[in-house]
Amino acid sequence: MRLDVVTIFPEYLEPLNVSLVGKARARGRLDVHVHDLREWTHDRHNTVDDTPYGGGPGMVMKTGPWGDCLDETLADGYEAGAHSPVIVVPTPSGRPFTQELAVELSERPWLIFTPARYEGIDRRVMDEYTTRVRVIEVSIGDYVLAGGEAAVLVITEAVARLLPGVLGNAESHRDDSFAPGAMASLLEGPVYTKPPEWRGRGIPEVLLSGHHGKIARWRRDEAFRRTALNRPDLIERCDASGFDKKDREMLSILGW
Ligand SMILES: N#Cc1c(-c2ccc3ccn(Cc4ccccn4)c3c2)n[nH]c1N
Repeated sequence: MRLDVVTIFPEYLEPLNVSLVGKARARGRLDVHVHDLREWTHDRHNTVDDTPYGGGPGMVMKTGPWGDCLDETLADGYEAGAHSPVIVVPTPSGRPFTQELAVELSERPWLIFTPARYEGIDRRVMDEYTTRVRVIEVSIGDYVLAGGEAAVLVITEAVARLLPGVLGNAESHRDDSFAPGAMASLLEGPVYTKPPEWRGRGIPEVLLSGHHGKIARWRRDEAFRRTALNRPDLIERCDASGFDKKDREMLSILGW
């Protein structure tokens, strides 16, 4: 997968050099190109913004630098053999970023992220590129950030961990919370490791039993318990046809 990121804060994307994403790059699973938008300005102040038509607070990012940068980014990617790009626009008014969308994006060969600042990018930019490539506007949550770079880090990590050969245990993302399936939207239950006792606190006996069936049941029950507590809306979304008798007993105990 090729990733391009266009930003006025290239240093914000330094975390793409470390940990899981950094390893994916080192293994050749990800080819990341970060572009400083100001390199496509022509005035001595490297201006990327201007006042909004119609008035109002804040500034709007100008068409010129974005158009010149995206044209060049697309040309470079095609020249390098990439194809079928998707422009991903982080914005508070975008569609929610979900695990389902992460899976969809992980199957694409080329993503171009356009994290903006100020009040966003002049609408004509994405109107222009929508005629040429797929453009999706995505929000990482119901809160307001100062720009889109943090969203790029979040989306990139969620996508990169789904790429073949990136996670150590190929199966581990299949058990993710929110991964497709009957337990699609249950949250993870509690986890424990050595030492067996810490400040007078032990480990649930079942986890020391070596009985894999009982351990799996306990983990499922704890997932139901945590989901009912923190995200009851997700219980409603589960495919109940995949629940067994003990699931229904647990849900009844939890008040479902
Ligand atoms: N993804 C995502 C986001 C953002 C986000 C993303 C990009 C930009 C570019 C500018 N701003 C500031 C801003 C504030 C208010 C109205 C418009 N724009 C961004 C905010 N906020 N919250 C999310 N979940």
